[in-house]
Amino acid sequence: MLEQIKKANDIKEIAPEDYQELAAEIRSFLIEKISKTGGHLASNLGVVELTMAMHLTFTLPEDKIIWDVGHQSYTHKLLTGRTAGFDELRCFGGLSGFPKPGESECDAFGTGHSSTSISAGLGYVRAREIKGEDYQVISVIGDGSLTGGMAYEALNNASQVKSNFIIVLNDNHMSISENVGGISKYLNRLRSAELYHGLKKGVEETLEYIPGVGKPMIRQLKKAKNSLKQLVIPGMLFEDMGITYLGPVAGHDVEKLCKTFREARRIKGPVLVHVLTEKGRGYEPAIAMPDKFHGVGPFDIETGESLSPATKDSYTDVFGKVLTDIAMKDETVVAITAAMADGTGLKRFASKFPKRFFDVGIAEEHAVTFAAGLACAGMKPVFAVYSSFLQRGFDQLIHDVALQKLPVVFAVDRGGLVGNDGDTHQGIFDLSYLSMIPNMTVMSPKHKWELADMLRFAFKLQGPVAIRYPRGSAFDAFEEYREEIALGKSEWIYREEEVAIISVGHMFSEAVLAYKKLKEAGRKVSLINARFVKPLDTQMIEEVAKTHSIIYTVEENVKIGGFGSQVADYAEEHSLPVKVCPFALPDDYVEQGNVEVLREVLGLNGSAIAEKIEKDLKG
Ligand SMILES: Cc1ncc(C[n+]2csc(CCOP(=O)(O)OP(=O)(O)O)c2C)c(N)n1
Ligand SMILES: CC(=O)[C@@H](O)[C@H](O)COP(=O)(O)O
Ligand SMILES: [Mg+2]
Repeated sequence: MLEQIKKANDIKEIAPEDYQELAAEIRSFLIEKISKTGGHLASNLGVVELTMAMHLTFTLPEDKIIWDVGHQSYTHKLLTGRTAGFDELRCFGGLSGFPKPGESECDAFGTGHSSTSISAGLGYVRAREIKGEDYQVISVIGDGSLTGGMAYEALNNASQVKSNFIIVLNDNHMSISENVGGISKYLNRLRSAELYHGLKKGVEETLEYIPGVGKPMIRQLKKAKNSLKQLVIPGMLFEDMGITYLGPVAGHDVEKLCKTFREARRIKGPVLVHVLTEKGRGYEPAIAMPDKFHGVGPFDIETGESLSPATKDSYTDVFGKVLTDIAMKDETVVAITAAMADGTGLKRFASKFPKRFFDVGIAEEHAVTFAAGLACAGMKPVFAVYSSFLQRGFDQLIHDVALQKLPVVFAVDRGGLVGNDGDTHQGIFDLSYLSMIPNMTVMSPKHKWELADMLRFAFKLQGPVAIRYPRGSAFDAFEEYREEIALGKSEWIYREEEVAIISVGHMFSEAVLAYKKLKEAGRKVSLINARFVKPLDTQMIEEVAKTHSIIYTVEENVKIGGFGSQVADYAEEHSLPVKVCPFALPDDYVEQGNVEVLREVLGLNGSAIAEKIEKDLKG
């Protein structure tokens, strides 16, 4: 049946009695394809019927469906003519795992980061009003994404709208891990309709304690049950804001969903449709472990076991283990995650020190300022966060942490290229945006032992500090190079003359490859591990300039504002007799693909670096 759907709106030719079968076909297709390519399985399995119902009710591309995060947009891709692309899902040059307007006119808004859908949808609504156009706008946000601050700013703003704006709340009571916080609790109560029953029970229990009066009053209240019920209409929070609430609706019943959407479409003003879905639906391992199957690599369909080669220690693991060790000896150490406990390696810390662990939801801005408050009150907070998500907390870094010189440790994971998630998730701006902030210290380790040493060092500093490291296996050669960390001091690995290569963090492994190739070609090369991007080791730069004619810097960060640019600026400002050539990323976004492939394409691997240096030297 899926074969009959070749383009947007073809689903409307499917008979209602076949909806269930189509949903089953879509699920089998997704499980089979994702088991080979990897991808966001559990979230996609949960929204099959919801997506079908939206595509049955609305007309694409005229109507605009805006997905929050967009990791759940696979069925939408299938229903808009992109079935063939799934063999290359998330591969270099292949189908994106997120909505991309450049990929299809049915993708109304590009996403990857959370909690943007209501703002973007509202933008469409206001533009439609001004231009006098006539189309439907539907923003689809998950319960996890509804923990993000932007969503509330947008809801607050949306409540003023007089024309139709549909917000679909896809509630599967999961973020990547268990969802957290007050809104999540509120949704739970709506879901189980406990709001009404719970309040009634609470009132009864309280009244019972009033001698002589309580019991008759309960009898009276029971008679007035209906009016009491009206006091606690589900969705009152949204209704009070001026947003019509419809639901909760069973999210795996296509016809019921279509009926609700038809109703929602008729309402003037903003309307929130609360849809209940099951994350991982249709695949037992994903239902049992929705967090593990949120984002997966290739796996065995029968068992659900991963087929990815076993990884060595990742930087994330090392961070988690060393942090736990540090926290054993220091009770003031506390850890914060913005809904990424597993991804940032904080699970171990959380189970050892539950009272010192805080999952704040998808709320990076809040997390940074929350850490600032903790630091003011004498704690030693570490915020473990993905590089691209910390972009959300930029003002908070400057205004709340660094300006006050507060001792907050930022464990910046997924620094550099992350691979298959693509442009939205590459951590390639952090060295620039962190090192431009006064009072910040910015470090990056060359191998797993150095990450441990840097983390211990960071907790001793009296100001804000970021340690930046990448996704995946940690480099575990050069163990003997563990000179004690000193503020703003780099590390000489090989000292010669002619050419100096200074590498930042994990690019050390590529720099070593380049070094070896150049040595084989008979060149005299020095190799230096920068360790600090800020403060810059100006003494080392001066020293290198005396004995080398050219410095090559190597970093997985955009060139603008990066380490190499800073070294070049310093050399120029001080008229040093040395040329500085940065190997860095261009002023552009980097698409999806395997990291090795991307480095090759970008000329940022050992071979490409050696080749370019050799070419320069030959003139
Ligand atoms: C700003 C930002 N922080 C963190 C993430 C990582 N992230 C991706 S999906 C997700 C959970 C979203 O939960 P929900 O919206 O309920 O969707 P579900 O996966 O349950 O379908 C998180 C934390 C992100 N994409 N963007
Ligand atoms: C959609 C999203 O933002 C996350 O699920 C992200 O894909 C996780 O990335 P890692 O696989 O690097 O943890
Ligand atoms: Mg969810």
